[in-house]
Amino acid sequence: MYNKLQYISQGETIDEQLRNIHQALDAGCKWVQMRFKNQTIKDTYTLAEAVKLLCEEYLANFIVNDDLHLAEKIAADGVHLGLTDTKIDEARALLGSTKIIGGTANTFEDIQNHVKNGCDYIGLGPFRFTATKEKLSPILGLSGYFDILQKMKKNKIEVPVYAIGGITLRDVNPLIETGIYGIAVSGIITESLEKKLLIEQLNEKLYAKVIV
Ligand SMILES: Cc1ncc(COP(=O)(O)OP(=O)(O)O)c(N)n1
Ligand SMILES: Cc1nc(C(=O)O)sc1CCOP(=O)(O)O
Ligand SMILES: [Mg+2]
Repeated sequence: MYNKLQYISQGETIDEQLRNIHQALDAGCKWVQMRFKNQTIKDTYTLAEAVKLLCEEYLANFIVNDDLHLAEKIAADGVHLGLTDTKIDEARALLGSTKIIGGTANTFEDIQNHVKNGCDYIGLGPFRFTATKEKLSPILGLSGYFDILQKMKKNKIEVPVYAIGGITLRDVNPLIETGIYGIAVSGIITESLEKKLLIEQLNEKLYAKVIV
């Protein structure tokens, strides 16, 4: 069972990224997606090497954003691919069946396509406006999630769906009610001055209905 809380890293420099990721791991995060946009290949690789070691130390999943070949080269746990990134089936052909491949979706059709191509989880968003990502797809809101998750249920499509985009603690319960599996967040964890308490609160809501 995948962890229901994904932290998507932030930071303009290697040091800032590592600080944010280390703090999130230390606070209890068990899934890190390294998202280091518009950087040199060298700096991205340097950061990835360090993040991999950190995630191994904290027994956390390490997913690389966008860069399939970096994910393979660094032997990350997987990759997250957007609608304009490498295709899911191409990534699966390169990484094989043991690696985690996530895909971004904004519509039910996006999800159908990703599942057909062998995606392991879906990042469905944006929930609301967020400045963390520059080119947002149309905002979904709660009704958007409800409609899409209903279509998935009707069509018996079962793949973990993570909500993403401007999510705060108070959004978790209403989002869970739509049928999503988990959430992917960036800003609220990066900016929090009480990361451990926040992650505990997020996980309490995310796992409230999980029967052990
Ligand atoms: C879990 C998750 N969902 C969606 C995204 C967005 O990915 P993408 O559309 O490729 O946009 P960028 O993150 O590359 O700006 C994600 N990264 N993770
Ligand atoms: C990386 C990303 N992708 C999105 C999408 O809608 O595909 S929204 C987003 C930003 C998530 O960060 P925050 O929790 O700070 O809003
Ligand atoms: Mg991308």
